[in-house]
Amino acid sequence: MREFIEMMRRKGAVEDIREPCSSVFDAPRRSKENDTILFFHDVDGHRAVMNLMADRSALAAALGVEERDLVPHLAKATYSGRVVNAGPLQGGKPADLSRLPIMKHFPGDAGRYITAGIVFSREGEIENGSIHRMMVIDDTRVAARLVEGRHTHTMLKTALARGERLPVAVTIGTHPLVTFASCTRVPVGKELAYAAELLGGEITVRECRNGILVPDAEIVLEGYIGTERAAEGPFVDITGTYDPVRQEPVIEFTAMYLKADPIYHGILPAGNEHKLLMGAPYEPKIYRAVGEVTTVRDVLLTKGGAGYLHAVVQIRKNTQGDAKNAIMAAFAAHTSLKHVVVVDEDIDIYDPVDVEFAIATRVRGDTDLMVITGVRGSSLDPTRLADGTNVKIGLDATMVMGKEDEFVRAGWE
Ligand SMILES: C=C(C)CCOP(=O)(O)O
Ligand SMILES: [Mn+2]
Repeated sequence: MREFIEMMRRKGAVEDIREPCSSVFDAPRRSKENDTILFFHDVDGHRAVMNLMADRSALAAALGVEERDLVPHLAKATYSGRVVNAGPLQGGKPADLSRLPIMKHFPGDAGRYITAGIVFSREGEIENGSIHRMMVIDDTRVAARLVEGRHTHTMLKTALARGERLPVAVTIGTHPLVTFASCTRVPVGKELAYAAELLGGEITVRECRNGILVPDAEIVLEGYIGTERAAEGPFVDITGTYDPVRQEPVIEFTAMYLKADPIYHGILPAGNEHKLLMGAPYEPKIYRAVGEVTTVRDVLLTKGGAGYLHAVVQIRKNTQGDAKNAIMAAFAAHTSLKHVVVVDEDIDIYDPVDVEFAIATRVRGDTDLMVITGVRGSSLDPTRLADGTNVKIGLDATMVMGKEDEFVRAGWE
């Protein structure tokens, strides 16, 4: 992470905050003000960073591509980077979460939450790395929100069915592309290989005493998930609303590894870094799926849609009706997507006003809407039913083929 911060500092993209800040509301509130990387020199006496990758320009800088080329570039991924095991992780100490400036973000949150923690785990030959919010219970335990059916949850169930605990290692303060890779739905076990590919082809990992492999990080917390459960939440998550209390698995940390003067990474829930990390990984996935049914040009998960629930898909239609297939492909690729709008190439998908122009002048409610009821939606959507189902809507906001002259905007070019 430090090399990325220095690269962005050379670009003038880092703001140093030297005055003391509290980890309770103060630092989180500062990060809401803009998308600049905030390097705090004193959060409860510790160094911390927020907004590490809060907008697409930072992601583009990390990848070394133009911002507009992000999605086609990421869509070419083959998850084939090399993962090199450099041996045991050195310097383990007893776990003590009170030594970290773990933040409390909003008044109604149940407590302090680790929000940039990647949970690495292994069950048999299968390894996984995914970000999970973790509520601090005491100096060695957290309650982790493990969404049912996702990789970590499935691996825990398998381990417990064998009467074993799931060994895990949580990293805080990794290179932002490692965090991005861990937020991406990749083939099982491919998160580190994907991170390696994004980083240029190779990533070095080290082994914790419990056997879990972790990438370079400011902080590593090693431990186990057993049968213990605890009430987790309320917590403000991606929609900016309070996600309710659930019984979630408890991670008991048994060791902690810190870099010298470690830099704690905090992600503001529902902030722009959270939206980018939750949503942008789905854009190449949707791009590839839509590319199977028509000519896809670009995909954006919009900030207005919490970076997660709304997508705008830009296509070049080959036949009338392609947009409906693009809608179905988008919903299949991102199963938490709620509303998707499909537009033509003359619409700037990064400009909400342009997208609204397409909806206003190219959508007929009787033929261009696709309404899907009783479908599994995001557990984070306040409108979901108790059984997790919701209603999804696709809008075909493309021009009628053969009648484009009735829809194109007048201009002088
Ligand atoms: C951040 C969290 C809890 C993931 C939400 O996953 P989803 O319910 O599948 O949309
Ligand atoms: Mn996974």
